[in-house]
Amino acid sequence: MMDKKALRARLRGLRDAFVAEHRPSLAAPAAFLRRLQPGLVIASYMPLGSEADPAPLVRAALAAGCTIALPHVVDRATPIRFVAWQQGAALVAGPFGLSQPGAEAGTVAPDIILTPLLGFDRAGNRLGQGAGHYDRAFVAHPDAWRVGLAWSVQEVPALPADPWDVPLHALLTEREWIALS
Ligand SMILES: Nc1nc2c(c(=O)[nH]1)N(C=O)[C@@H](CNc1ccc(C(=O)N[C@@H](CCC(=O)O)C(=O)O)cc1)CN2
Ligand SMILES: Nc1ncnc2c1ncn2[C@@H]1O[C@H](COP(=O)(O)OP(=O)(O)OP(=O)(O)O)[C@@H](O)[C@H]1O
Repeated sequence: MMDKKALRARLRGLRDAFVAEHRPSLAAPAAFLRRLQPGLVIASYMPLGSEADPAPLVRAALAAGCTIALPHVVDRATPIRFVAWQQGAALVAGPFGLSQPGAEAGTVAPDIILTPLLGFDRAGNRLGQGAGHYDRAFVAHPDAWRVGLAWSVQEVPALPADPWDVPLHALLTEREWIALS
């Protein structure tokens, strides 16, 4: 099995090539729409590079009366926190090329966490950027519904699960909705 660093590099390459060739997009599936209720907090993210864009799910959540939150990132070592975001509100430049709400934004607890990822397997294991930001966020919000968003080419047969890994409840790609547990 490839080590995580080599696997990340390979998956970034596959993701870039797939998006350049196919221009895929996600659509909000019925299983996601059924979960939405007015007042729920949905943590989304601003996509980096060729990451899957959660915008169609954000639009559905706003239409259902949900609140959108975005991660606020300080650095690799500091846990991320989720902050409320009004659609169209100003974003500032953060680390890693991210756009994010300013540090003054208030912290909220998400009910659903839309999670970017580099790789996934069908057991709901996830490979992220390696800073442990989402691993730690999942521990901080154990009751949140953890939904991974990715392109189908990011699937790998099996990811090694580390002791701290918290599996996803569901995965969405441009091809399918994968419900776990
Ligand atoms: N869009 C998005 N937002 C996110 C994440 C993410 O993966 N994607 N995060 C996930 O935890 C958190 C930010 N943490 C991050 C930690 C490390 C790197 C990082 O090492 N980036 C690489 C290049 C990434 C790429 O091209 O895919 C780098 O800077 O070299 C990025 C984000 C919260 N927000
Ligand atoms: N609950 C936690 N508390 C503190 N550190 C954690 C926790 N979970 C993970 N970590 C640390 O974060 C790092 C995560 O590395 P790993 O390669 O598993 O990240 P990943 O799979 O890319 O996921 P992520 O998207 O969360 O970064 C490890 O160094 C690990 O020790």
